[in-house]
Amino acid sequence: MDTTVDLDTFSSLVERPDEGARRGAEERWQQLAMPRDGLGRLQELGAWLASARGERELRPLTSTRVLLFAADHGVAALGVSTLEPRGGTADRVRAVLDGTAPVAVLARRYGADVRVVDIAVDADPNEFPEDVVRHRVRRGSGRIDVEDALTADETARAFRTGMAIADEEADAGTDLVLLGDLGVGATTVAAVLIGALCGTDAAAVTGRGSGVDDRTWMVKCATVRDALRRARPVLGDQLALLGATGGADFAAITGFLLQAAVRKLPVVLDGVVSAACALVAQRIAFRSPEWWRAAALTGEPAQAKAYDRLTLTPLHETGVTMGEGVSAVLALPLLQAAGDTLAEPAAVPHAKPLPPRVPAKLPTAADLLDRY
Ligand SMILES: Cc1cc2ncn([C@H]3O[C@H](COP(=O)(O)O)[C@@H](O)[C@H]3O)c2cc1C
Ligand SMILES: O=C(O)c1cccnc1
Repeated sequence: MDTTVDLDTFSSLVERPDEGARRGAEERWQQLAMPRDGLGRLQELGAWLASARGERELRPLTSTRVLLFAADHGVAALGVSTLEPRGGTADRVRAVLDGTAPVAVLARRYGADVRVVDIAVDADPNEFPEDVVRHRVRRGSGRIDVEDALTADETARAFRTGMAIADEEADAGTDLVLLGDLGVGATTVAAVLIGALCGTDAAAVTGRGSGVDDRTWMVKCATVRDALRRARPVLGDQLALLGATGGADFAAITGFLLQAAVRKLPVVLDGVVSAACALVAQRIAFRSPEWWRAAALTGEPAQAKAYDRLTLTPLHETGVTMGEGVSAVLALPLLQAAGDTLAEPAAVPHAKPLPPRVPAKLPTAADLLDRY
């Protein structure tokens, strides 16, 4: 496999979603029998879906994929997670594969298929089915506070694997991807990448992850601080950054996001990990965020900073903090609702044009007192 990656081509290869289709969707919303902008955020979502899929007549979503990249992280050995570094990620993968993890339950409920890609889980490869482990580039990653996560070759391989998976999904006719991750220690790594790209200090990006206590948060913060120092010299080279202070899942997700944008495949981002990768991908191709929507905030301060930079507004506020694709799957009924209402042919036009929206004049205390 050729392991070179030319990042420069992405900025010209990633086009904007179809503006004509977006305008068509907006006109169609105006024809529905409802108050102006009556369907709120669904209207923006429907217009986004129409423009991403380039469809003036939006077809309902029929082939949605939950895509979870799984990897272990060297920093987990420092105790920065509440999950066991040994076997924790493998356990999560098993729970998704056997259908008991919340993301699997919800995916069944909403009719989405789940695909797990083991890109660097630290477990015996014979433990998982061939289609799950076949993309693995290594077991785990280096401790990013003191060493590189990956070699340059591993980084490029992981990145290209992510790109190949985007091609596989696009070729299979997937119409929407809900993108999540499984990985003990992953919120520490995500904090480093976002902190490095936003120029913030460790305390401003370090969160509670899987629920760490104050003492562990301090250890996590020191780890992020040390890794931020290691990120600084490679800030201008996104692949080098992913190799020095990222991991195979981060490299693969970044490659996936960029190639998905090239293939015009819309993606819903889940937690702080996909947010970190989205921020790296934006550096590579500035138009790429137009192909994504953010599901929700998971409570990680780094994620909120990343969405600020990406000008992405989360779709729902459910207090879900667990990552693992759960927030992204919870956004699916909203997207289905937007698609279905927009695709519905029985739009009843208004008998007369809607009056322009004028801000309501609210009564002052004097108005009210005059009345009595
Ligand atoms: C029981 C349990 C199930 C989980 N499933 C996902 N995560 C979440 O925790 C991990 C990231 O947090 P950290 O960086 O602190 O390790 C990821 O696997 C994420 O999906 C879980 C966390 C717990 C406790
Ligand atoms: O944002 C996430 O993905 C996240 C946050 C907390 C715990 N696990 C994952």
